[in-house]
Amino acid sequence: MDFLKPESVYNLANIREDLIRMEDTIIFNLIERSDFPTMPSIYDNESSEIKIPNFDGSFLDWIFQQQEIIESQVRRYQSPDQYPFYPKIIKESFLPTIKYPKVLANYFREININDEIKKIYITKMIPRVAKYDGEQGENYGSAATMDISVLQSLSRRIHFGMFVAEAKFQADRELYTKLIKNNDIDGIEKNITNSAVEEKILKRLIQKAKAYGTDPTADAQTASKVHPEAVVGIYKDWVIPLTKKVEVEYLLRRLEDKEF
Ligand SMILES: O=C(O)C(=O)C[C@]1(C(=O)O)C=C[C@@H](O)C=C1
Repeated sequence: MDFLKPESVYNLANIREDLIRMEDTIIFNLIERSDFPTMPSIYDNESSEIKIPNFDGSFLDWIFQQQEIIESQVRRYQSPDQYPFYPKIIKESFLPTIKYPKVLANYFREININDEIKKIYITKMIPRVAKYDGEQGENYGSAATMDISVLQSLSRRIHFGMFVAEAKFQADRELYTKLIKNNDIDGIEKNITNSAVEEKILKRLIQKAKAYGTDPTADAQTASKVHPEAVVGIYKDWVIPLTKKVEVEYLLRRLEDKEF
């Protein structure tokens, strides 16, 4: 998909291809994070282990904010598939603004569920993938850096729901206009759901997590670096439902943009 070519954005097959590629990134990032224990201190705003001068937040917040400040200045958050976790602290870029053609409805920047993604990641996903429950003080920075990669890859995938939603809206304006006018959330959810696609994703993830997590040349069968069931569970319980949540949020407001 090319954001400079809007017609490529409204093609569901193109979008799904990108979603499949993102599976690889997410699995590899989870594999890297699974090399560390849970490390609760990283996420604790009042950690007795990690004291950050003049900062109100966790160690992860601190490092992630520094990264977003840098990345915002090289235009990361100008791209329609990138959403900041700390929108209040990001900066303008010194590079010229990229003039993306309009690819989503005019309120799309107001849809950002990164707080929810971060909370679920810390409280639910990390316990599923971490090596064990505990601390490893010498690796605070390494684990938090990996957290950022996982969170950014999850966020991109989940907010891609807006492109999926726009493609579906354009494919059947009449149906969605009716559902939106009736504020029929269940109806919208039913129509955006494709169970066959979801099943295919979950089956593929098991295979990929097994393949990416093991050494293909090892003589004896070795355990996967990440539990394939954990990856599938993360998708089934959160990644797909949150993508759908973004789709529904986007569609519910879709009639606000009358020109599009
Ligand atoms: O591919 C789609 O049609 C989507 O809406 C995306 C997605 C997903 O998150 O992967 C979500 C809902 C559908 O049931 C199938 C897949």
